[in-house]
Amino acid sequence: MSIFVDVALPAAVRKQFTYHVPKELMASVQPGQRVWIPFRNYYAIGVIVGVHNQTPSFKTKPLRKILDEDPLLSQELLKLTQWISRFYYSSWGETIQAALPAGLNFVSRKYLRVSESVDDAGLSEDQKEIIEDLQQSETTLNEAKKRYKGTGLNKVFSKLLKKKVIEIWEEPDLKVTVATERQWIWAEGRNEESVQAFLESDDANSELKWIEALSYIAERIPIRQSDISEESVLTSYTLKKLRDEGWITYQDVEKKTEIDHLSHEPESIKTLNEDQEKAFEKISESLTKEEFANYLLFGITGSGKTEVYIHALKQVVENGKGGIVLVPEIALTPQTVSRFYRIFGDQIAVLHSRMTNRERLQAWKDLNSGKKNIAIGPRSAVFAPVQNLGLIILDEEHDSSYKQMDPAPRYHARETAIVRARENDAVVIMGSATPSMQALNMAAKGKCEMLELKKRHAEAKLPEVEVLDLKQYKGAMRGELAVPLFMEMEEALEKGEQIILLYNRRGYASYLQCEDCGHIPQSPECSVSLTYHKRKNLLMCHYSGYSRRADTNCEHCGSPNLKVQGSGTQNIEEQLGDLFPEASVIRFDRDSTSRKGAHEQILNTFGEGEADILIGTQLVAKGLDFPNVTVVGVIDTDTELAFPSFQATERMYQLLSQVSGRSGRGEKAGTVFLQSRQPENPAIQFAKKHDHRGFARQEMEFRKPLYYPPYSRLIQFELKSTKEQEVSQAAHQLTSSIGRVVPELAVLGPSPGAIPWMNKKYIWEVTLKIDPEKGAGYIEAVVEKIMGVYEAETKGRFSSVRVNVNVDAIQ
Ligand SMILES: Nc1ncnc2c1ncn2[C@@H]1O[C@H](COP(=O)(O)OP(=O)(O)OP(=O)(O)O)[C@@H](O)[C@H]1O
Ligand SMILES: [Zn+2]
Repeated sequence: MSIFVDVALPAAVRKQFTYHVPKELMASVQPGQRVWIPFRNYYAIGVIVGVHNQTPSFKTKPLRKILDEDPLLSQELLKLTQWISRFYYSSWGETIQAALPAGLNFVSRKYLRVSESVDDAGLSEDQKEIIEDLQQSETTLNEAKKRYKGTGLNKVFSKLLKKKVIEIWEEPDLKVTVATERQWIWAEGRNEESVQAFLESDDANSELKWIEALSYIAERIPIRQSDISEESVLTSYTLKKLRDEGWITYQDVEKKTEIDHLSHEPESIKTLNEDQEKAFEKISESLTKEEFANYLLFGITGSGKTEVYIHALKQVVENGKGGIVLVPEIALTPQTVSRFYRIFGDQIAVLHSRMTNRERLQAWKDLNSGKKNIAIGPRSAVFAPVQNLGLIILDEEHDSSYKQMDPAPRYHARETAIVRARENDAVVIMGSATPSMQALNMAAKGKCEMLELKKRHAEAKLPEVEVLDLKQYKGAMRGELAVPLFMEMEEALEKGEQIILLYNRRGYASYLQCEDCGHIPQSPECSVSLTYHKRKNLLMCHYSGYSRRADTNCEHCGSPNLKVQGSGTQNIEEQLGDLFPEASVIRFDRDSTSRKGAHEQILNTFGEGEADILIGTQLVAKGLDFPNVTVVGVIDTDTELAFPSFQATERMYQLLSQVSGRSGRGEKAGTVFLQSRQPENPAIQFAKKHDHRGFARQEMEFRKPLYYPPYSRLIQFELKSTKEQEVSQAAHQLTSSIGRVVPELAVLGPSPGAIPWMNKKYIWEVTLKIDPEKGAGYIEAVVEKIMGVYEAETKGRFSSVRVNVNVDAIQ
C-alpha cells in the first residue's frame, strides 16, 4: 500500500500538494512535520497537513526528507490554522507560517560543497586553499562570500563556482541555537589570592588601566558581559589585555532573558475583594468543570481585572494545565509582565516583537516541551504551543491590535482564541473597561457571560473628568495647554505628584478643522469624516469614494480659519520644558522606545518618580499602573474623531476612558482634562461620565439601521496595483462579480482606499456585508465563488492587480 501526504506550502495559494512517501520514510511520517519536497524545478519546505492512502489521479513525486522527528504542530494547532485559513480566507501554509516562530519557519540556506569529480592536479595554490577551507568545515554561500570579500581570493572563489568545482547546495535550515554571551572567568591556575599577591608585588603599576581592571574584576568574577556597566574599567581593551596576560578567560553561557531579573514572590498574590471574588468564582466553576466557557470581564479602569486573571491562571496551573495571556502589543510593558512574573516566575514565557528570532524560538520551545506553561504576548501568542491549554485571557479585548491587517492571515485574535478554547474545553476571559460592540453583542446574545467590576479597589475612585473647550481658551493657552490644565499641573508638581499627557497623532489621518466652531468636514454619503490629502489638496471619503477640493471656508460657520491638524509629541515635549523648567519630562512614543529595553527604562524612570511628566502617544493610555499619577491631560481629543471610519467615535471613546483610567489609581484622588474643540461630542460626554453603557447603547443604535458590525460582518476586498486605471476597473469588475454571486447581499464601494496610494501602489476597496452568524464554511464558499467568477470574467485582463481578502476588516 502506498502512503500519501498532503503538504501545505508557505505561499498564497489556497491549496495543498500531494506527494507519495518513500518506503524508508513510511514509518515516520506524521501530520505537523516539516518536509523537504520537490516543487516546480526545485525543492521547498512545507508542512504535512494530512497523511492518507488515497491515490490521486495524477502522478505524484516522492517527498525527499522529513525535517522534524516529532511534529512541530500539534493536531490541535493544525486544526486551528485550518479554521483560520477558511474563515479568514488565507492559505493554510501561510497561516501555519504565522503560527510558527521565525526560527522554525520555512527557511533554507545555501551551502557549499566541493564537487566529487575535482582533480587536484590542475589547481593553483589559491584554488587549493579555498577547497581545503570548504572541505574542513560546513560553509554557507554567504559565509564564504563574506570570508573572501576584499581578499585576493575573491576572484578565485567566483571562478571555482563558475566552473562548478564548488557546488551550491540548498538545505533546509534547521540550526536552532540558543543565544549565548560571554562570561568572564579565571584563567587556569588563577584566583583571587594570586591577584592579591600580584597587586602587592612591585610588578603591579597601579597607574595602568589594566591593573586597575584586574583588581576590579577580581571582586566580581565570574561576570557576564551583559552585567558589565558601560562606565566601568572593564572595557574591551582592558579585558583583552587581562586575557593576553593570562589572568582571565571566558566561556559561553546561555543569555539571560529579559524577565530573569524580575522578582518572584508567589506568596504576594493579593486577596480578592468582594466583587473580584464573585467574578472569579464563576470563572473558577468553569475551570473546574473543564468545559468551554466564555466570560466578558467588564471592569472599570483600576478595578483589578488583572488580579482576577492571576487567580484564574493560578487555578489553571495548579491543575496541571497551561494558559495564554494576550495583551495589546503596546501594553506588553515590563510592568505588565512583572505582575504576572511575581506570581508565576519561571512558568512564564514572554513572546513579543522586540525579541530576536532566537529568543522567540527559545520561548516557543519551552512552551512546546511543557517546561513553561504560561505564554504572555500580543496577538500572535494565540498560537503559543501551550500544552494542555486550560485558559485564554484577552486583556483589553476591544483593542484594535488584535486584528492582523497585513499580511495574510488577516485573523482576529479574539475569534481565534474562542475557537481554540472551544477545541480544548478551555475557558476564555475577555477583559475590558470599554468592551467592544462585538463583545457586548455576544453577551446580549448569550454567547458569553458578563461579569462586572464596578468599583476601583479599596478607596480609589474614578477621577473627575473636565472637558476644556479649546475654542473658549483661545486667549488663555500656555503652549498647547489650556490654563486650567496648566494650573492643575503646576499644583500637582508642587505636591510631588505625577502627570501623564496624551498626544495621539496618527500619521496619515490628517484632517481639516475649523478653529472657530470645531467643525470637521464629513462625507455626505457616509458617517465618516473626510481625510485631508495634502498632495492633491483634496478631502476624501474612502467608503464611498467621494472627494472634493479642500474647503477654503468652514462649510458650517463660514470662517476662513481652517487648520490642518497634526503635529508631534516631540514639539510638545519641548514646550513643556519651557513651561515647567523645574519638572523633568519624558517622552513615550514609538520613536523613543525603538531601542531594545527603552520601554522598560522609561517606565522605570517614571515609576521610581525620577520624572514628573510622561508625555506620549496612545502608548501611555494602556495598562500603566502608577498610583502617584493624579493628573491626566489629553492635549487634542479631536485627533481620533478624524479617523476615517465609522469606528472613529468608538476608538476615541475607548482611548479617552483608558487614558483617564491612569489617573487616581492610588490613595490620592485624580483629575482628567480633555481638551477639545467639540466638547459636546457624545463620545467625550460619555467619557466624562465614565458611562460606557450609555456610549454603547448610542453606538449600537447608530450601527443597527446601517447594518454595520456587529449586526453584519464586513468582508473587505482590497485591490492593489501600480496601475491606477487597472485597479479601478478591476474594482468595478469585482463589484459586479459579487453582485452576480450574492445579489442579495449589501456591498459598499468600490472606492479608493483610505490611503489610496501606498508603497507605490494604488488601492481600491470593495466591502461585502454578510450575516454575522455565518461561519467558516460559508465564508470560504462565498469568497471562493466570487473570486472564481471574477477570474473567469476578467480572464487575466487585470494581471497587475492583486486582490486581498480581509474578513472582519472593521468591527
Ligand atoms: N484585591 C486587591 N488587593 C490589593 N490591591 C488590589 C486588588 N485589586 C486591585 N488592586 C490594585 O489596584 C490597582 C489596579 O488594579 P489593576 O491594574 O489590576 O486594574 P485593571 O482593572 O487591570 O486596570 P486597567 O484596566 O485600568 O488597566 C493595582 O495597583 C492593583 O494592585
Ligand atoms: Zn466653523
